[in-house]
Amino acid sequence: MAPVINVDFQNCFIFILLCFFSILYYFLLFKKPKLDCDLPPSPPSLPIIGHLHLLISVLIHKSFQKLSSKYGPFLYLRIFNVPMVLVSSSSIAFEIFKTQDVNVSFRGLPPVGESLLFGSSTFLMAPHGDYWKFMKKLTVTNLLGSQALERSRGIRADELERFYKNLLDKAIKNESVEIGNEAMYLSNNIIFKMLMGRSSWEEDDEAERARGLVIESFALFKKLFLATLLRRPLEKFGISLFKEEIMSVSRRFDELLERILVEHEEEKPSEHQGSDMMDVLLDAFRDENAEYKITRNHIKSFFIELFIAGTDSVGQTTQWTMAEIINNPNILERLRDEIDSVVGTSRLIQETDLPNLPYLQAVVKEGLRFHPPAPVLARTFQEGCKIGGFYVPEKTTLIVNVYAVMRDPDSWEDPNEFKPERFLASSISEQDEERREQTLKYIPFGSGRRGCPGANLAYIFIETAVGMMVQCFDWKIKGDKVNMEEVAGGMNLAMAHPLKCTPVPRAPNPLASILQQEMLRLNLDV
Ligand code: HEM
Repeated sequence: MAPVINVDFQNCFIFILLCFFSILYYFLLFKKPKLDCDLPPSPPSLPIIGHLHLLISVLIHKSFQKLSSKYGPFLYLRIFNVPMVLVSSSSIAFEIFKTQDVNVSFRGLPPVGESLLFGSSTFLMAPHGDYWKFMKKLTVTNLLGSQALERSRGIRADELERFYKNLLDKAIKNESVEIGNEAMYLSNNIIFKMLMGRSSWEEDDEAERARGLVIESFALFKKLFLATLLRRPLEKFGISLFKEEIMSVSRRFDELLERILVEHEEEKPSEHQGSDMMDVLLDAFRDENAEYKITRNHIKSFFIELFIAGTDSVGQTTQWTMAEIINNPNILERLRDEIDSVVGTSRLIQETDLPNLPYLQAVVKEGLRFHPPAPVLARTFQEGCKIGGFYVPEKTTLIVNVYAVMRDPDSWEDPNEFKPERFLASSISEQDEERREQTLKYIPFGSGRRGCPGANLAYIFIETAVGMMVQCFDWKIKGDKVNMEEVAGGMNLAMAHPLKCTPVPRAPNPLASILQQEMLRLNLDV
């Protein structure tokens, strides 16, 4: 009978293996960096494991923040033989992204090359080369650029209304909702429709299955991070960490997406309502003269990463922002006044209202500053260079502590307070403008050419979802305040106690006619 190895034992076994191979590696292969090259300052380290012991914490951004407040905003660290620099100040982040943008436009080797998930066919892990440039152009033109977003506006309006009706249903039945899950469901459905241009998923549950796989991928993320970090030292010994688990999710994604691809290829032109992202990519796949010859795996990997990049991040930000709003009734009141005066009370908020709702924009921006879903960014220096007067050797991993940069007291007034007003034009002084020129202080979407291409879409998702929830409902919670404790979720910074609350239709309800129809549908008294 095959031996049963439980998870703890497995982790312990991996740890012992790691230590063993690191010792070997250290003695046989590891070359110390030259001591005369003025590396950035480094906290005391231990033999072999380097600074690993300083970073063992559930909340990695907090461990990094503790290190930087003790030893400085620019540090040289080593985990086993993997060298890293840790950046925690906006001025150093500015210098790196201004002078070394191309040099740091590579995220590092993928943990398992052949996986569709974070493998070598992904856009996210692709080096800054021909494939990445080709896909970036297609993405901006057909999916995420401002003109493409205008074309897909109808999809988002329909889904926002569906989201509203779902909340209304819960409100009428006096049931509570988990805001993060509901917002993630909304963004997942929208992204699915924007990519596949189809609504038939409602019948055969494909979006739901994609969502299930995305959730499994989040659970894998911590392992993926470790596997990426340790790929270099371990591959010399033929070890690929967590390969089976990663490949299992990859295979199930492959099955689902191959089926959708084939269906899409077989659809008659009359069944298409204009071309969607899948058509665009299939055309590029068939085009013998395309600037870059993409493969089917490129298409599948790209879809997977858009599901992953665009759903949980939006869900988490929406729930953090709603939690701040519920905890600050004065913010709720000001937001509602703004929405009522711009949108009125006879229709639902729409995307086209957003430019006229500066306070809503400021609240969402502050939500992203205060609770960045991706609190830490990782890239790789491909060449050695000088930063802040120090030398950074080639192949050094760059870690930017986004969380610390956006709470850097040198750049932000009252950095540990939730103050949306700081983003209103009227409160930005000339001095702030000048300071902004020399720093890179607001980076929830990263920076430079590898910065997030979905930022505009993300703002639309979160602003319309938060706007609608404030416009149409009051929110009942258990207790007086929402508990704002953090936990490292699968991939993003999550709430330790996910926000669960009950929507109560606002009186007078801005959309009384929809409320009446819903009550009739549910056979309740109007
Ligand atoms: C609140 C929502 C979001 C946040 C906070 C966020 C944040 C980020 C961050 C920090 C990065 C890495 C940037 C860097 O290395 O400088 C990134 C990359 C990326 N994001 Fe987002 N993102 C969000 C939503 C989205 C959405 C909605 C999409 C698309 C549907 C998307 C697609 C991507 C892609 C494709 C990349 C990889 C870009 C590249 O490697 O060139 N993201 N995102």
